[in-house]
Order: sequence, then C-alpha cells, then structure tokens
Amino acid sequence: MESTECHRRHTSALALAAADSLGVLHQEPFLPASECERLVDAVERHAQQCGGWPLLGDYEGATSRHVQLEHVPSLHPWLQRHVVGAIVPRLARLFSLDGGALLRPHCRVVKYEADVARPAHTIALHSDGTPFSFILSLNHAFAGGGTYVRCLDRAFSPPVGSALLFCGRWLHCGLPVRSGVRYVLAGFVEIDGVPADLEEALCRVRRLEERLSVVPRLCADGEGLRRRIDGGGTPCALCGTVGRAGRTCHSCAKCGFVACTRCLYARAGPAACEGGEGSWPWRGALPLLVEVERCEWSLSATTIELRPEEKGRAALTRHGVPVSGAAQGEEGQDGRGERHALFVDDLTVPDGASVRPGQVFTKVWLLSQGVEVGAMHWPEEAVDESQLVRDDVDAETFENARWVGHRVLPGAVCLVGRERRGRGEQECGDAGDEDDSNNDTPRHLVEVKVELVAPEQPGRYRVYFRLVHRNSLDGFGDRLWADFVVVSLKQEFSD
Ligand SMILES: O=C(O)CCC(=O)C(=O)O
Ligand SMILES: [Fe+2]
Repeated sequence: MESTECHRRHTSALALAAADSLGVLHQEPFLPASECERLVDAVERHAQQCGGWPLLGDYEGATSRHVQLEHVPSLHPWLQRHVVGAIVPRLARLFSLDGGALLRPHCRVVKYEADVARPAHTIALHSDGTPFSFILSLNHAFAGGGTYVRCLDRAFSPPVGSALLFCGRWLHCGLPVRSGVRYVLAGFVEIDGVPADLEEALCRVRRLEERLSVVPRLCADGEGLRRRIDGGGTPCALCGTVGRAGRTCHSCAKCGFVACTRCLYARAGPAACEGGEGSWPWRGALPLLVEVERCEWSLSATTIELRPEEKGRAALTRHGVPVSGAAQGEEGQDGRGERHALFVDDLTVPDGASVRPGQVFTKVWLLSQGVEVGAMHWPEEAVDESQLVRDDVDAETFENARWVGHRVLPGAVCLVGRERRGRGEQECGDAGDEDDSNNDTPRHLVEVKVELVAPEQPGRYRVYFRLVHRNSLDGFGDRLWADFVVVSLKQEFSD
C-alpha cells in the first residue's frame, strides 16, 4: 500500500482533525546506544537489589513491569542531563510551550518480557495522566512490541535511543512482546498552570478519543477484536447479518465472536461507556489491533502532522491538503453546512479480496459525516443530492480500472441510523437496526454502495469513486476505492 493511501486509511476521523496544536507525533534520536545500555544495566541492578521488577500498578490490564526512576538516586544526574536537559526542551519547542512551565518528568523504565510464567509483555490501551509523554527505545533484542497509537492506527518501534514525543492523552499501548525482552524509558510531563487553550485542546483530544471508544469492539470474553474477516457465512453476533466484512476476536476459536464492521462502528461512542462521566471507558480493555501489520508506510519525516494548523478552527485534510470549508459547522456559500464524508471502513470486499472472472458483486463503504470531528450533520436533502461517480484519474490505475464495469445502484447513498425514520422512507440496514432506535447509535454514518463487474482477465484491479453534489458535480469527502484480485478457478486450484 503506498504511503498516501495508507495515511488516509489509517489516519481515521480522529487523527484528521486531531486536536489543535496537539496533533503531532514526533520521533527523534536523543541517546547513543551506549547510554541506553548503561541505563538498562543500572535499572536491572536496582531491581535486583529490591527483589525484582514490580508489576505496573496504575493501569488496569497492564501486565508489564517497571522501575520508577525517581526511586533510583544514582540515576538522578543522568535524568537531569538527558531528560531535563534534552528531551523536555525539545517537547517545549515542539508544542510551543513555555519551557519554564514544564515540570520535571516522572520517568520509568518499563520491561516487557515474553517468556515468563506470568506474562509481562503488554500494556493495555490507555492515556497517560499527563499532557505530554515520551517513550524512548532502550534496546532491540525482542520481537513484537512497539507503541501502538490508536488515532493513527499504527505501531511505532523507534530505533534504540530514539523517542516518540506526543500528547499523553492520546490512547496508546505497549504492544505484546513475542520473544525476548523490551525496555523503554517512558516519561510523563506535567505543566505548571495549564493555559486555557491547552486545557481546551486536551479536552478535545479526550472527547474525540471517547467517541471512538473501543468498548463495543470487544467480544463477550473481553478480548480485542483483531482479525479482519471478509464476511463469508458467519453471522454478525450483534445484528445477525450474514456476509458482511467485520472483525473477529483474536481467540475466536475459543469464543466464536464475530461482529460486522457496521455494528462495530455504529455502536461505538460514549453511550457505551459504563464508567460514566470522568472515567475512561477503555481502561482495562485490550486494544483493537486493526491490521497494524498491514500498515507499511515508513516514517520518512520525523514529525507526523496530524492536522496542519489553521488558526482558530480544526481543519480536515486530505493527503495533507486542507479540505476547503470548515470542519466546525461553518456555513458553505449556499448557506448550507459544508458536507464531509470520511472513510470509516469497507463493509464488503476489503482490499485485496478475491473475486471470480466476470463476477458481479457489491462494494459497500461505511462513511462518517465527520460530526465526531466537529463537522455538521449533512443537511436533510444531502442523501438525495449526493451521487457516486467514477474517479479513476491516476495514470497508474487507469489502465487496470478501465476493464472494471460498474453500475450505481438505486439508494447508493444511504444513511445508517435514524435520520430517515419518520419521513416514510426506507431505512438502510436490516432488522438489527430496529434495536438501534432505542439506543444512542450515532446518527452520522452513511453507507455507499456500487455494483461492480470483475474483468475476465486475472489480476489485481482498483477502481476509484467519489461522492459529488448531484447538481454542481463538485466532489466532497474522501476518495473511495474498490481493490480486488480476479482469480480464476484454475489458478485457485493450482495454488
Ligand atoms: O511501551 C510502550 O511503548 C508504551 C509505554 C507506555 O505507554 C507507558 O509506560 O505509559
Ligand atoms: Fe503510556
């Protein structure tokens, strides 16, 4: 997957409008490997003197071990030099903070071990208690591991001596270590007297993260839904629909839980939080590890800008280019709100799915109107006024795209949820939606479908579409695509 596409897919709605100045993740080398080794040796010695590494106590579901460096007096000069003297000033510059207001960070070395009787190999999805955090890699003798950042849906494993610097309110986790031992230096940076604009930005991160709560994405056994499925014959455990793409628990052999993508997204939201106001619904929950391994883009730049700064308002971006109009409900020229359509997921035919030569199949995308990132609901007439058109403009895709036939189906653009109810119109979805009418299903999801005809010639094909305003033909929202592989029966048997 090339980098811009991957970027768009994996920087979900949350990341695209990530909060204000906090929408930056930065990776930078700070220490030579020899200093990292010295630190690990010193901490190991300390742990041995104290009877071993204590289990992390402050995150539910955490099963890693750590040593708090404030408790190791011999390391205080080291912390002063490398953390207070180098990492903290960098954080201040990166986030335009008053360096003098940043407090001495709490630091700990976390140890993830794959091969111990009581597994100590992961930290569950969480946010740190402080506004800013850094995680510095101290070694590389392990497999698996890394820091997963949910709003990017991406795992990072910086080289030894390099650190990730980011807003600590972002949900992140320490991924399971499969073999060996992983050490990181984690730092938590408080600010003395949080300025009002920072406070507001921090709240915004939290609200955005809450809207993407992972709670409904857990199976009955509380396991994270990790493995992607292409539907097949398995009914969704939540709505009963057969054949939709979705996710299954990583230990599905045990619990058999499968949920379709639409349910997973439609039921996400603060309403699912049982902890109520002030508690973090994902505490203790295992993360939704969505195809992290498929995300191949390399960190060519050291900083990922989640959102180019636009003074005073959140800006949605597409391929790094700000989308015209505002995300926060600014009126368009026609007096109506700007319409957004953010890609959420493929409901059918995920990228790379196999189809037969000549097969007619329906591709369905799930989109969001962007209200979770501050955009307005679509105006009433938007569904009827939206049209799906082919958009195969890229030279490299045109050659294969031209062989793919398509037919826009009646009701190609369709709201998910309750909007159409009460206006005598057929609602999108199935019997499972009836249940939704009584709960807090977000009313901002849209399904878009198109019928495709696979070419006769085996190979990989990709066709692009986008939504346009029916009258003006002005495009809006994310570019959509269907990406599939035509496999002949002969080929399949010979594989
Ligand atoms: O190990 C990691 O990458 C994450 C560590 C972390 O998030 C923490 O210690 O708070
Ligand atoms: Fe953390």
